[in-house]
Amino acid sequence: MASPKRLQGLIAATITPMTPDGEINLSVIDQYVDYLVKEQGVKSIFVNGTTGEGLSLSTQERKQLAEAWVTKGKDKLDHVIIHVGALSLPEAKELAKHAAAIGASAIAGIAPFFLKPTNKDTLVAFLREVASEAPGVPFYYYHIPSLTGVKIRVEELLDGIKEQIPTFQGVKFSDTDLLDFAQCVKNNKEQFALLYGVDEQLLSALVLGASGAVGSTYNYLGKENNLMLEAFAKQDLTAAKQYQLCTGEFLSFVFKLGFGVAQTKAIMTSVSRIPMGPPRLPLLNASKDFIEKAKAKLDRLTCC
Ligand SMILES: CC(=O)N[C@H](C=O)[C@@H](O)[C@H](O)[C@H](O)CO
Ligand SMILES: CC(=O)C(=O)O
Repeated sequence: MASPKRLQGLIAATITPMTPDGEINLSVIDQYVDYLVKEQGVKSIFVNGTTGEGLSLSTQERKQLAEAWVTKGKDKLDHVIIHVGALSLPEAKELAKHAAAIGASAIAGIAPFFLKPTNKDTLVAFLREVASEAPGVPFYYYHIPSLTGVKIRVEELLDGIKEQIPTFQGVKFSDTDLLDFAQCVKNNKEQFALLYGVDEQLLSALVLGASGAVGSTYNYLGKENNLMLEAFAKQDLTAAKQYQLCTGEFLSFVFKLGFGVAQTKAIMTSVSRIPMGPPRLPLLNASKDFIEKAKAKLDRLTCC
């Protein structure tokens, strides 16, 4: 599905649907694609990332999911980006090769996070090996220091990276360090897609020049965020700010209750009525109380 279109706009970080007994559930992916496109206006996805519990899945499961998303998204989605990052280099390489073989639009990788790279050069060396398994497929670095603990600044990482990794196309930047993000934009805007990944701060990143956004909340707040992007494109900052504050009101509410991937899964089940199932250990199901409160808050939210 090598798409000529540049990566931009909203990209939903997909949830991995599971059956009640915790197996991956491929049977609802078709419905999920339609829901994103028709109900949320979101036409690009990021598969097997944080929200998709990618690092809690087996390699076999990750391949099956990648294949299902690419197949079901064909002719419906603009971009299907497969996250192939892993602790083990051979595993990440195998996933990259597989993603290329099934026709993914792009691949992405995090830094290995148990034995960690301690400097830019070792991180680039790792990513280069992964990317080179998919020589025709755009590669994105997935920066999420809160989870990986790898805090190498992206500004530094991007300097000269294209010479090392010819398929390098951009970054999914899931961090609140807007100075680092701004420097990335300043130095690389023409060359790379800079995708912001802290949904509650997207407008600030847009002001700095973000190309688009990857996040969990675009699964169920896609419409509102699309309206924010439209307002921003028309330079209507007053309206754009209202949308950001409105979706932020919801996020602030759920953060106080305790929010993470398990809660995202439950919210999406209740909003889309597609059964996303339970999360996998070490995550536990969101509580009934959380689900009720979050749902009530969403129902009362009037962003549009
Ligand atoms: C840590 C995490 O999961 N970050 C997600 C993407 O990177 C975001 O989409 C957040 O879920 C979202 O911004 C809410 O905090
Ligand atoms: C949020 C995000 O981008 C991820 O789930 O990987």
